[in-house]
Amino acid sequence: MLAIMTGNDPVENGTITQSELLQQAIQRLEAAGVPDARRNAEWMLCEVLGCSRAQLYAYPERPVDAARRARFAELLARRLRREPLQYVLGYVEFLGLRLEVGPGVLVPRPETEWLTERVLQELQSTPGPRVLDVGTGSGCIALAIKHHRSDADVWACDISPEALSIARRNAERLGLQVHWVEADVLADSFPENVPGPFDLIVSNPPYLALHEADELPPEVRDYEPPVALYAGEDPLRFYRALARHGHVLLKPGGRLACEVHAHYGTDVVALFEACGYEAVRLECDLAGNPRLVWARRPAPVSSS
Ligand SMILES: C[S@@+](CC[C@H](N)C(=O)[O-])C[C@H]1O[C@@H](n2cnc3c(N)ncnc32)[C@H](O)[C@@H]1O
Repeated sequence: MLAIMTGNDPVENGTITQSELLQQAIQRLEAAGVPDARRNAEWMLCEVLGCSRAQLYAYPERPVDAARRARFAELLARRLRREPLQYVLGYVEFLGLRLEVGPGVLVPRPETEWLTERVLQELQSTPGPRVLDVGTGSGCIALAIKHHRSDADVWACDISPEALSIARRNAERLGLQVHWVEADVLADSFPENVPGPFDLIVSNPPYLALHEADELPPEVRDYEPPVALYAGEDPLRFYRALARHGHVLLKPGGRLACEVHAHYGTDVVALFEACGYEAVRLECDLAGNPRLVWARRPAPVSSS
């Protein structure tokens, strides 16, 4: 900010161009150790100028007016404090949907986009599927399913009222109908206003151990809600709860699809098998990391 606000700076004199502003921002982000400085600077400048990345580079000499410079300086200052880029912009792209995100909600990750695509593929053969998303956060999974499968009856729950308000706003803006419920998945029973049976329960639950906090980047550790990140001392806690509720809420033959920490994939598989689920398998994401565990609630054995 100092360079931008002092004496002979071209920014203050109103002569700065798009290209100069971009270069200054990249240098400051790099100096502050922000990863992927160029991409971050481009996103923020495009947001402020209301232009595409191509336009940013197509008109490098275009001057930037004082109001836009001030707005850009605000965004840059937040990013320099290591606030997540998506909070600074106020949105994230998720499977073709633009979703509001901000403090109080996890920033949806690319691996969750992949998980949602896999769920959509698996639902292709189920007409009018009934789906429950547990720990919905911004509503990303539930909304993407509803967007791509308008015939689906989608329910989503979260313990966090802040997350649910953001999810509801996303649904309203996108014109997508999802049933939102405040619920604690760790409670003994699920709220009665979540009517089963479901064809599929999907969840990206909190799965970090508390001791992992020190290894997290500041964007995650200092800004994203702890309730969305940490499972507590038992990293399998949420999977135990999902296995228990699945027996009540899933149709016989209905499936669980859970995102997992790459370190605990095989433990989650063993847990679901021990809880009586069938066809339990671990899938790797596009980067080759174990990420998704599938499990099927057994159909009752016929007595004839
Ligand atoms: C890892 S985040 C996933 C958010 C979103 N589904 C996504 O993939 O971006 C986990 C979510 O679970 C919610 N959560 C945490 N504890 C919960 C509980 N006991 N019951 C229900 N939801 C819970 C958090 O508020 C958070 O939104």
